[in-house]
Amino acid sequence: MKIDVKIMDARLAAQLPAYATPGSAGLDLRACLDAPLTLQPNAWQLVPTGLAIHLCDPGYAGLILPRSGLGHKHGIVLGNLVGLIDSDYQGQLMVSAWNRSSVAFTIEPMERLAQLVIVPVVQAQFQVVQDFATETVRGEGGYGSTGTA
Ligand SMILES: O=c1ccn([C@H]2C[C@H](O)[C@@H](COP(=O)(O)OP(=O)(O)OP(=O)(O)O)O2)c(=O)[nH]1
Ligand SMILES: [Mg+2]
Repeated sequence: MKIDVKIMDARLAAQLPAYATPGSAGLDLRACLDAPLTLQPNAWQLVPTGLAIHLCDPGYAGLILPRSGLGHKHGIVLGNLVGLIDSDYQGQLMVSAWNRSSVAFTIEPMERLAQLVIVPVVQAQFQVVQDFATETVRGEGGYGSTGTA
């Protein structure tokens, strides 16, 4: 699949967006900062990535996810938990970097901060009904209704 991308930070010209390995699902997004950014415990800040994409087709969306290493080892995750990129969004991809740890963390300029995954999406058409056409085994049961073992 081909996606139009705008490079909004000259430093990315040497590091064009590319998947790290042939099997990578996520494309690493870099922190396009002018200077190191220290996030105090529980602080968060919007970080530009230097990239804008236009997915164009409503059958796709982008998800911005944390990088596992940063999240697990340093508590650097996302202020919005997951970023959703609409197919009609044409602005710069932004990462809400949140330090959920109890230790300050410094993000270095151009460090890989988060990752972008392109996923298929179904835009459903909703039809209002009084009752669903078929009754399922689960029915209205949820939230542990199948037991704990
Ligand atoms: O981590 C993120 C999340 C969103 N966006 C951009 C792309 C997305 O298409 C747009 C709007 O995001 P969303 O719909 O999640 O936010 P909202 O608060 O509902 O804003 P809006 O009223 O603009 O839809 O912001 C990012 O750059 N990074
Ligand atoms: Mg929205």
